[in-house]
Amino acid sequence: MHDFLRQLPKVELHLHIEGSLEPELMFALAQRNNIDLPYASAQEAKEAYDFNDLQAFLDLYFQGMNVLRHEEDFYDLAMDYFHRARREGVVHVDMHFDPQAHLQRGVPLEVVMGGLLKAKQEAEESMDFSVGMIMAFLRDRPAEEALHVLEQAAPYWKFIDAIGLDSAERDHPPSEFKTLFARAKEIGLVRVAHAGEEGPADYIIQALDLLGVERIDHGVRCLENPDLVERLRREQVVLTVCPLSNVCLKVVDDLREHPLPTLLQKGLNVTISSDDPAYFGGGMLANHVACADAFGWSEDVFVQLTRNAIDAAFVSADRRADLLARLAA
Ligand code: HPA
Ligand SMILES: [Zn+2]
Repeated sequence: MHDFLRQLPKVELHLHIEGSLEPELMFALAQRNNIDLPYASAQEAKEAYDFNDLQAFLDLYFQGMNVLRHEEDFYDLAMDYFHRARREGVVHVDMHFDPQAHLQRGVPLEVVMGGLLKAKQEAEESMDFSVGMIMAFLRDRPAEEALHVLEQAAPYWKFIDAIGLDSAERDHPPSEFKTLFARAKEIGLVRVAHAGEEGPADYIIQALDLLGVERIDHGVRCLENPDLVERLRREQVVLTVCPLSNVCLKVVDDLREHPLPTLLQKGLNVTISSDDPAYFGGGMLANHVACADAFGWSEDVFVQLTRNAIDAAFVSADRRADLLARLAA
């Protein structure tokens, strides 16, 4: 099963590139940029990654990305993840990035976009790897700021596939971001949002009805509302579920109690992603292997989940056809 899962042409729809910053690279960038870290070693950093909830993780996530200062740092960050993902058999990623988290530290948008887009171009030219770009907005910061950043990003709109909504979910309902998402629609961008990770099922409904999202990131708490589950099934809304993330952030106590099998059994359009692989115990392969161990799924289940992801990925029609052909082979 392990070999099968490694060879499966996996497609990751939910990945925060800043959450792919491995402690080793964090140390290398800290040294290059003359920044003090609150850890003595990469090992000590890993040991500090022990979270009780989303906010505890976010505190370390925002602290970790402080080593990202220059264009080449963002390039190195993305290339490091692309190489690792490729070795695990990942062939495409839709990558979230958090411009506000960098702008607020004084790192210009041009630096972030320059580094990430250079890495994307290089990976697509030389690595049999494709990359979708999701500009994410921090829901625990003011909606006006998000709108301002979206306008500021006008020179990059043509390079962006979608906007997303992430960071602390509790008490930050999608309804606050109606204007932002309406503007993104006007620009011609697809919309996705984190909802129903720590927040209630109602936030999933808001994301669909008020923000017009095409995919729900996480969405596992939909099961608290049977009408919503029926709607997600009928409309085949894609859920980007992140099993190891949910365990690490205590959304569930144990992977064996994860609602993934129930979501599948209810006919929902489920996909599997790693979310923040450097913080949550591994990337796409680790998530797939953990699901195989916890749920005893057959190869057919993983093929279906991968087909769901290929169908929903931000790729060209040619690339999608190529990935589907490879899946069938
Ligand atoms: O899992 C997450 N949830 C919300 N915001 C995030 N930002 C990075 N990872 C996450
Ligand atoms: Zn996420």
